[in-house]
Amino acid sequence: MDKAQWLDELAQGLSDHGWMSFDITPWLGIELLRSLQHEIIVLDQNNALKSAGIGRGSAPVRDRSVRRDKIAWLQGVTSPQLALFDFLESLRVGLNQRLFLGLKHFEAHYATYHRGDFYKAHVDSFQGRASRIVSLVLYLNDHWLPTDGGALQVYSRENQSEAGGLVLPEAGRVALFMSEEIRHEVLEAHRTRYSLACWLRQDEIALPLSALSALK
Ligand SMILES: O=C(O)CCC(=O)C(=O)O
Ligand SMILES: [Fe+2]
Repeated sequence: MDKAQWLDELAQGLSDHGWMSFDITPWLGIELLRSLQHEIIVLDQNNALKSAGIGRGSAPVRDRSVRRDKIAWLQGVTSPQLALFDFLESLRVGLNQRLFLGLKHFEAHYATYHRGDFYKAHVDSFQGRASRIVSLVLYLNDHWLPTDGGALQVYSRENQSEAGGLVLPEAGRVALFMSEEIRHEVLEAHRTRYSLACWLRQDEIALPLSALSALK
């Protein structure tokens, strides 16, 4: 299969079911996967990931009953991040060509869920702001077992309370889904769980309100 055919499959999966899961290793390459894995482990060891908020703007709410992951936004400064950004750009263009989503850019963050951490069921777009259109989560863990917890529970597009599938966060596995349509949840992890979450967006990144008032 060449990359165009692969992109056809992704577009088909997104329009038929709203989500899909697959192994991205053949497209990303094992070396890039290992480099990204290495980056997040080092960031975690250096306490460089911070508690994630809910919503965006000047004061994202940090509610530990909803989500407990720690995150670090990718700045695209290291060579693995640049290589990943190249890949995400080709995905953005490929999906636009096939699904006419008007995706303008992407953002990505590393996330660590330590033992006991979870993210309750949610959709990925902020209320009143249709900005995140496609979500892609890349997992970075070796030898993940079902008993390690931490699976991504995906709910069905047609019935948001019906389970649609379970994705184990094994290195190279990806969950790809429509940000607004697919409800999903990270089940409690029983060991440290590394991942990289990306969003393809229609808008430009909005400035926080406080920054806008400074522009007046
Ligand atoms: O890590 C995952 O499997 C999903 C994370 C997630 O839902 C999010 O960051 O919005
Ligand atoms: Fe999410």
